[in-house]
Amino acid sequence: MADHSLNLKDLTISLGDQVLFHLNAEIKAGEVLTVMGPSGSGKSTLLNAISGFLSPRFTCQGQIMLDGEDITHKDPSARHVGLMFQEPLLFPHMSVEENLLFALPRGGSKQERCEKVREKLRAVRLEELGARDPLTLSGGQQSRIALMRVLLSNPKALLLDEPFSSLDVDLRSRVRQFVFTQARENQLPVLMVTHDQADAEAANGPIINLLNHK
Ligand SMILES: Nc1ncnc2c1ncn2[C@@H]1O[C@H](COP(=O)(O)OP(=O)(O)OP(=O)(O)O)[C@@H](O)[C@H]1O
Repeated sequence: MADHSLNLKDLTISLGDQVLFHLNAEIKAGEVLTVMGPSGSGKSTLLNAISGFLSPRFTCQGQIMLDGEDITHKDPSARHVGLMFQEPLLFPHMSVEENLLFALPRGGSKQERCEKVREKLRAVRLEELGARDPLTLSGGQQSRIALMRVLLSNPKALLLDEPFSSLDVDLRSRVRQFVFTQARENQLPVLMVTHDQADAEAANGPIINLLNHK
């Protein structure tokens, strides 16, 4: 499995003549960089810049390097960056397995594709959830399936946007460990945006406050 890395080199995002932030960061495979900062400091903007969804109102200078390749100006679909949000965003009219099949890159027979999905679910002992309707899953199960969906798209980096904030404290720490473990096992660099100090501490990596990166 490839050892992925995400590198932000002099990444400067501005709105008009106001610099929102200026960042240098290197995230190695399995590491989690936590990004904090008050409302309006640019956390979502940073995630948009990395995933390719930055509004043209912003200017973006510097480089976003993924596995040594400059992706700063690539189309979102060519970046191979996986995003996980606060809400699991599973399609309610599809089974869990169909949700996961939907995320799998094209290619292979239906049978091969189903087998890939089932193998992924077995690897994390969630195979019994495959036939379920997403709305019948618990919050923690939905979050785990949402992560599996991201991983099945074969990302080279994982971006987490407040991914645990809809979960209660107990569940939150278990799902968090699940996500970090999966990131390590898949050799993915992780950038996590959070307001929660416990999330940041559990990540066990560097913490950036965007307010200090003006
Ligand atoms: N499409 C846009 N057009 C113009 N300004 C925008 C746009 N999106 C965000 N902004 C502005 O850019 C700044 C950073 O916004 P951003 O959403 O990245 O902050 P944030 O740190 O994620 O905030 P929150 O914690 O509230 O989600 C804010 O001043 C916001 O008003």
